[in-house]
Amino acid sequence: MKYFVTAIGTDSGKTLASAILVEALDADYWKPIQAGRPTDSNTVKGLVSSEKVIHPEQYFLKSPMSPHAAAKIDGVDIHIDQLSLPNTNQPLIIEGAGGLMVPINDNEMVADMIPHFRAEIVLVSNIYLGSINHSLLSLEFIKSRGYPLKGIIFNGPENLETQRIIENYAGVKCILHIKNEKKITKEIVNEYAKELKANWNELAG
Ligand SMILES: Nc1ncnc2c1ncn2[C@@H]1O[C@H](COP(=O)(O)OP(=O)(O)OP(=O)(O)O)[C@@H](O)[C@H]1O
Ligand SMILES: C[C@H](N)[C@H](N)CCCCCC(=O)O
Ligand SMILES: [Mg+2]
Repeated sequence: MKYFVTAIGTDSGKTLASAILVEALDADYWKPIQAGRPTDSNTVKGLVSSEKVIHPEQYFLKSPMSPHAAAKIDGVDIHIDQLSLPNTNQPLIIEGAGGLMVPINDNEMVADMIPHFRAEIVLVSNIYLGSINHSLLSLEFIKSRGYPLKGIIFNGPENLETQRIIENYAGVKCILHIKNEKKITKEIVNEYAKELKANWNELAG
């Protein structure tokens, strides 16, 4: 199975959520397009057990910007039909860049990778005042495109009413809630991975 980790915006916790998913599902990790350093692949590598496979990025862009702008600066043309999945027999966690409508070029956006990879979405919704709107817009977009949504991961201070209204609208359950942690470590990732694994198995019935 392939899971595409996207979020309601950038800096939402996709890389952290991806590391947790890699541990929970015994999956490989792949970031097809990386813009700027530190790379998410290196961050994930530092957070998961050593045997986990991190596939190299297909595109590394130097500037920490929207991929379409970073690609323009580097003189690189990125097209979704040229993105090719790494070879693996394990489940694969694919991390996007920013949110769903982040452009890759003048005609294609991050969301277009989802049907190209035939992946199911895991949406990271970080909690802040304004996140209901950003989450519901993302979910409305996912619904309008008919993309499969596996579940939502909430990230940040618990807000039960915010979570309830988003889950209610999405028609899918929260598969994990990540609290604000003082420091992100392997141990923390491992703890959340156990919790996610239990929820995931429950979801599968
Ligand atoms: N629950 C949390 N507790 C503490 N720090 C967090 C938490 N979630 C995310 N962070 C920190 O916030 C920053 C942004 O998170 P992260 O890199 O996972 O975002 P992202 O959605 O992957 O961003 P990008 O769009 O650049 O890929 C990182 O420094 C990360 O360690
Ligand atoms: C560089 C950054 N960390 C992300 N990888 C890319 C975020 C693009 C956001 C574009 C936008 O929504 O304005
Ligand atoms: Mg990231």
